[in-house]
Amino acid sequence: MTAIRTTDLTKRFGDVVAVDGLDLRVREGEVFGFLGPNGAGKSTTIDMLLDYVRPTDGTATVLGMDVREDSEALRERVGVLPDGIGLYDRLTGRRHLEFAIEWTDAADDPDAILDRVGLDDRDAARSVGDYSKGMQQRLALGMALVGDPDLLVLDEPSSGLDPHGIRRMRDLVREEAERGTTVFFSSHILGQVEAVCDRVGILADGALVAVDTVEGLRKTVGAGSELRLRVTEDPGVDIAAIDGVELVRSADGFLRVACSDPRAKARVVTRLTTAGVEILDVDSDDASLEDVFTAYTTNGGVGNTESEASVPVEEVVP
Ligand SMILES: Nc1ncnc2c1ncn2[C@@H]1O[C@H](COP(=O)(O)OP(=O)(O)OP(=O)(O)O)[C@@H](O)[C@H]1O
Repeated sequence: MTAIRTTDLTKRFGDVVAVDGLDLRVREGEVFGFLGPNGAGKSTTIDMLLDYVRPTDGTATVLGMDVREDSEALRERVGVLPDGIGLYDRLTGRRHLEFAIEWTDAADDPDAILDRVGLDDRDAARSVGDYSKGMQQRLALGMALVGDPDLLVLDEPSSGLDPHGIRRMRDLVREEAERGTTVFFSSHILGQVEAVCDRVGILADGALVAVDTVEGLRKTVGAGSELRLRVTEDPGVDIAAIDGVELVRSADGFLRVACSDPRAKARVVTRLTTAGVEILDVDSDDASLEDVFTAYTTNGGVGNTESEASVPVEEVVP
């Protein structure tokens, strides 16, 4: 089953087209990163998926149910970490969780959830008004986990988190995915998306301009990797003939091997080692997701106006 499916989903606010005919497919059980520059329409899309905002046109289903007709049933199966959650300053963290458990009619142990998000007993007993932003975010994430949801929707989940919190959030997302939860994850922090997401969708001006794995996106924009090797002598191996290698040059005492496919790096090292070449030093760089993101969201995107056609959404999603 497809966990999230939108068809021609559109939202206009007056003259502003926030979401423009969006056709999105998120597979059950995957961690899907939803990226886009400020104002691209990410939050509006999420709001429509959760039936907080009504679309101007188009339809959306979540876990096979229509988001408008089945919104009550969906609330029990979808855990949400909204952007900027409203918490009650005077209530303790534990009380928030207890309320969330009661509302969801779930049987969760609040202590187990507090532990998962890294809040201890003392934190749990304090009023949320005294929490730091990161602690509030941890609590909100805990509330989203209540009731073992089938779909987790996380809008900018790392907002306010310190590096420990970010790591814990990442681990939680992976743990949830391992037990079959679909995770739909919007973020500006591209390194995190790269670390945790199976696939990424990039939104620009309300439309999806790319959907693929990070590796696949790298290939599409032609942003490859460079492998740098220090060897004792001329290797006497035709490195340029190795599959995925684009260019080999010698500079600063290093062999610099440009690869269109990052997997070619391992092939080069194996080939040299097998040929008995001694490698003294090795170093490499991959194009970052930032490079890929920039390529898709500036100057009309990859392939300019053809960018949408260059990554056919239907083709990559069964
Ligand atoms: N309630 C609203 N009324 C009018 N315009 C709105 C409203 N909500 C969103 N918009 C507009 O719709 C567009 C998309 O906004 P949205 O918040 O969905 O983007 P976003 O991708 O989530 O941005 P960010 O990353 O900055 O949070 C923007 O131009 C925004 O100004």
